[in-house]
Amino acid sequence: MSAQGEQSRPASVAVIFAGGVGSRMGKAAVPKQFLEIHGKPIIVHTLEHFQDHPEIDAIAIAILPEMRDQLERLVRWYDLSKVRWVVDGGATGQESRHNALKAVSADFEGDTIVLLHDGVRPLIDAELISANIAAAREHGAATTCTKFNETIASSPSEVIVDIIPRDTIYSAQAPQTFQLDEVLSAYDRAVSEGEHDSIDSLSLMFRYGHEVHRVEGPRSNIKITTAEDFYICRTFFELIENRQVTGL
Ligand SMILES: C[C@](O)(CO)[C@H](O)COP(=O)(O)O
Repeated sequence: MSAQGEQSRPASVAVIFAGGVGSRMGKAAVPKQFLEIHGKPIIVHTLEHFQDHPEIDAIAIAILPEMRDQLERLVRWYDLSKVRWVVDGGATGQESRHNALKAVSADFEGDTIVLLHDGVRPLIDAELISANIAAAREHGAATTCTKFNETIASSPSEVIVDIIPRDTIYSAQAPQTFQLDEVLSAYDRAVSEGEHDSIDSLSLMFRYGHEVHRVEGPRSNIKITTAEDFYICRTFFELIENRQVTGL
């Protein structure tokens, strides 16, 4: 399929990585992306935000091979019709994202905008997706960032060696949004240089000299990494449902 098809704008594709086993979560019956919050698996909450966004044309998911059947059942059950590729995750996050990008590039053109997002960040919203697409269209490369509200200390060993001015420091989150040909070539290059376990797409794009623009996102766009994150996220869902908080 052509990136443009009948549209005048480049396509936008979400790449959702859900290939991890969730080892930092502690004991859970299923990988964390399949745990339920508010009656639905976390991965479904995440996917629905992209499914419902008018500017997203297709979705690719990298998944643990042993969870593929279950994911495909969920995709059918929740009618996630934009899901076009379900690819096997690799041994690392880098390999999982690379596999998904290769699948997208077989069907979409190089100027396609890809939004790389963690399956376990279910509190993403439409505004943040739109802001990422707009920033990537304007600048070529963008990443969601959020500010710190606490003192940031550098402490490579037991003692604190520096206090970093927090006004200049951001936590890089997701989506991380790039042009398909540029981000795929960063992943290809990393492999050719022997790198297989880079932390994320931003790190690779930065390393290879791309100017990445910041999209400021809400602190609520948390990644469910630990059991504590799961409970915090569940509380956010309850507050949103009960309309006790707005503007998250
Ligand atoms: C991509 C990411 O969410 C940016 O903050 C983060 O790097 C993912 O880390 P993980 O170790 O794969 O959970």
